[in-house]
Amino acid sequence: MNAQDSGTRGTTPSLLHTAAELDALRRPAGARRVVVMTMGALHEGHATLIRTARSAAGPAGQVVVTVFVNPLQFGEAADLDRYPRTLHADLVVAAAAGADAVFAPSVDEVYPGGEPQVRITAGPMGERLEGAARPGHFDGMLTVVAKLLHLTRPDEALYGQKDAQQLALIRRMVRDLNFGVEITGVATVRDPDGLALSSRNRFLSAEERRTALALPRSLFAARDRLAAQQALHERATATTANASRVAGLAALGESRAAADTQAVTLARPSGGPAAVRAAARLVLEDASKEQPPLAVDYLALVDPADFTEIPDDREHGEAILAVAARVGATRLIDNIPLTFGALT
Ligand SMILES: Nc1ncnc2c1ncn2[C@@H]1O[C@H](COP(=O)(O)OP(=O)(O)OP(=O)(O)O)[C@@H](O)[C@H]1O
Ligand SMILES: CC(C)(CO)[C@@H](O)C(=O)[O-]
Ligand code: BAL
Repeated sequence: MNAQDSGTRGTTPSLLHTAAELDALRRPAGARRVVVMTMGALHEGHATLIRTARSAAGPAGQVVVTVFVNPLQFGEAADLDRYPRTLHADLVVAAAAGADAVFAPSVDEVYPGGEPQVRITAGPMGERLEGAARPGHFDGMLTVVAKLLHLTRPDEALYGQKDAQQLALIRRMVRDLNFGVEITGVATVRDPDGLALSSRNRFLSAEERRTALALPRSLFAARDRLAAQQALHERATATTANASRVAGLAALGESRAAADTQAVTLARPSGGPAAVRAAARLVLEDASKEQPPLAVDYLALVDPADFTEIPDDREHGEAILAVAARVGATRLIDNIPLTFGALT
């Protein structure tokens, strides 16, 4: 297929392997170019990103999907070796989702001089959570994202919230180093049973998958706990002059009703970070006793801006509850965004 053929939607996207082919990809005048970066083995999560890119680019715009398994961001050689490579099937998914071109370079094409000596450093945010579990991962990830942004030169690039720390670091790099590209996050796509779609899910046996469902269940339990406590507080604040009702009921000798009303009035303004973490931890602890067991790497409630832990007395603002765990030989991550004090 020829690089010049691009832009004809509904047909197979142009398959480009070299930087030169990418340079030759015609960009219609004024057309918005939107990029989705992947490591291949495309699933419905990737397809959602590509469809979102398609609508962001508009009918006259151009959607470029990159497929590259970046050795720089893998710690364990075994993880890199067994990472699925399915380019033929990926082209079918990319075409159906509306991609105009797929850039699938070789390792030598991306790193012609061997491993790059000059790299992007992720900084303190890159050392927390996933960064602590996978040393060097985020430096390698940001280095290839920087290269792919330079190679593809998009107006906008889309990344999944499933990899929330990755997304936050890319936003930070683009801001700190003036990349001049718009970064958009796309909500996590889940299977009907709740498991976040991931290329690594294919390694799970049926029993391992059953155990792995504790990841989304723990996040949903935390979300429900927060919602329940916030609803309780909402009831307290929505009831006008609750305090005077307490006094009125007490004066009438209705001590039980007065006490109930007071309990609602004194409810904490939110679930509180400790209660939210505890609700998730309970589910994970149960799963660690399952067969096969879940081995939890971390559960953390963090500030989306820098991935530092949310203090227990924080009652307002955005947070991300993130979890990582192994089942058998497969390591999975998941997270959910939470808003504290949303109803107050
Ligand atoms: N379930 C999902 N929902 C939304 N976006 C996703 C989902 N899975 C992956 N993505 C996004 O797709 C892009 C490419 O991710 P990648 O190719 O690493 O897929 P992956 O399924 O996350 O693979 P793995 O987790 O096995 O590394 C990233 O921006 C990632 O956040
Ligand atoms: C952003 C990315 C394509 C860089 O290799 C990768 O980390 C991924 O697929 O999430
Ligand atoms: N989806 C994030 C890329 C990685 O796991 O290396």
